[in-house]
Amino acid sequence: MADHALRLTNVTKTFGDVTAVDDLSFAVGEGEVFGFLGGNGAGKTTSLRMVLDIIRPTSGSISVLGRQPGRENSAQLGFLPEERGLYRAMTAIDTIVYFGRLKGMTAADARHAGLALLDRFGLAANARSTLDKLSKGMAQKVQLAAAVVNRPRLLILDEPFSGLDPVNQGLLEDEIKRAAADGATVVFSTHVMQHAERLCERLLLLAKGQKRFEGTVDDARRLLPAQLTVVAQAPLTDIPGVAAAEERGAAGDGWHEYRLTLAPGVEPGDVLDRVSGAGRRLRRFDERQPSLHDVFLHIVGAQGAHS
Ligand SMILES: Nc1ncnc2c1ncn2[C@@H]1O[C@H](COP(=O)(O)OP(=O)(O)OP(=O)(O)O)[C@@H](O)[C@H]1O
Repeated sequence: MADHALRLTNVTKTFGDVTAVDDLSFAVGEGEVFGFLGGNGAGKTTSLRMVLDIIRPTSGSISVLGRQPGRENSAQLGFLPEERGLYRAMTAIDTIVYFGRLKGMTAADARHAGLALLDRFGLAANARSTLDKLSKGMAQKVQLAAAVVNRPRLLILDEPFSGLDPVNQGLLEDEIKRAAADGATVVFSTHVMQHAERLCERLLLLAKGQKRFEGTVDDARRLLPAQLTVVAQAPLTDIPGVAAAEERGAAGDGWHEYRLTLAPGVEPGDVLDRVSGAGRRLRRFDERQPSLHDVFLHIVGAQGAHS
């Protein structure tokens, strides 16, 4: 058994003079939910296409479930492509059965599993509708069902949240958690940090084809200093771990509100302990953890987030 579900080693992909993926290395452990994050044009789709053997790397190597990318992996893979191209004259259930058969399932098994999925996705009544009669979001759920019908060991989802309303985004999150609970490895790309924040064990941040960060959500947060809002009688900059204090206004009776910026890596709870250890009183203590969005902007800049 492979120690990793997926491993890229020094992978580069160029298209003419465009370097879409630039010396990228990372590994995804078996059973992990892994977020592949980056703005438009960062190289996410190109990387995932190489994993699926739709295109080949210019240099470097890829291991998928312990093997090279290729058809041999197909029975154990599930893939939701970014472009939601399906045969529009086919019915929802026939589409799912078609993909199930491609992955080596019997028609009966694929139909049984497909109907259960459509039911779970709120599409039981649409099983025999042709896809051109379904809304975009409904068709996307059919495509998701096609990607998971074979209960893949490695599920790869390219921008799966785009085009779904909030209810269906929640349904997709549940489906990702369900696949993970079932033992699958899930890799999904997104430029929406909130999904990654809620779902990923680890994530990778890509900008201009290059890896800029790989680690847990907490590791990512620790790249930025935490901030606290406190109501105190003095600015607390003498407390170890407090890097800066900005007064935000008077709170009466000699108390003031301060916004404290902690030194990188310092935990708010430790500062609170030190404050009380020093015998200083606080009337209010609110922490503001940096979001993944803040981290993303810090690492790649606003331009990297949108270009
Ligand atoms: N077939 C191709 N021919 C030429 N250039 C390509 C091709 N595919 C991708 N590129 C270029 O490679 C870069 C990375 O594109 P890619 O689609 O991988 O980014 P992405 O991170 O998936 O972005 P998005 O979120 O916009 O889909 C872009 O500059 C893109 O123009």
